[in-house]
Amino acid sequence: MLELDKLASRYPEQSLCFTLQISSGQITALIGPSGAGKSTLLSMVAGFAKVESGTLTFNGLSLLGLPPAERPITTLFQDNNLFWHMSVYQNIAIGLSPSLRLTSDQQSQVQQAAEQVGLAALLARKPDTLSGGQQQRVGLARSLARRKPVLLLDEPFSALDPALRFELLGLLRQQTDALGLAVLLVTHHPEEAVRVADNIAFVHNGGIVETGGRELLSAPRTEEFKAYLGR
Ligand SMILES: Nc1ncnc2c1ncn2[C@@H]1O[C@H](COP(=O)(O)OP(=O)(O)OP(=O)(O)O)[C@@H](O)[C@H]1O
Repeated sequence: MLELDKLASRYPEQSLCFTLQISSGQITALIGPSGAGKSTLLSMVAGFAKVESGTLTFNGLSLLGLPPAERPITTLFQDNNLFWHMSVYQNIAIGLSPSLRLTSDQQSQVQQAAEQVGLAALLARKPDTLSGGQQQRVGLARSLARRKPVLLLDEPFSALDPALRFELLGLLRQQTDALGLAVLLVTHHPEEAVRVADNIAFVHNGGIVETGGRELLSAPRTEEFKAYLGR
């Protein structure tokens, strides 16, 4: 389980403080207005944003002393950082080894991740010969190949049309179940959360104002969440 307990950060004009738990095998959707603090929450967990106070643990062990590369975490952003001069295979492999020198175990991890997202036949291609949806799959395959137990997703599929988005979200759900991942998914689309999330956390003004199951989206309790959903 990933646990944030009063995990706090501060910018000159905004303080942020989050308490949240995500069990392995579960997806929590972070929903909230622009500037609410969703990306900062992910950055604190990943180790990119400064933490002022609070605790952050995974399975009871503190992550705060660890640099980003040593945390049991993979982060996938909307801009999934594909390298255009490299093949799909290399783009996945670089998630495991920046030098691209892979052990045979790592080579099978790349192959398996490519199969999981339906890219096995495209490994020799360059990303610019792929569709937008296929490119996002490469990013997802790179994330999965790393086999880290915590996955942080910052609107990774929002540039895609609805059918592709839902297809990739289905894939995410499947892999979360199969690998027992603890997933935090930032999304601006409540319908995405309804499809795949086990839990919803509504982020507002640097904190989590409301959490609950998917039913929260049809029955928000706070005025802030109602306003965000346009009720
Ligand atoms: N590097 C920074 N320096 C100063 N203030 C920052 C910095 N990064 C973010 N902020 C402020 O912190 C608050 C939270 O920003 P954050 O990017 O986490 O929000 P968000 O919910 O992810 O927004 P969006 O949905 O637009 O991506 C905002 O008020 C933002 O202006």
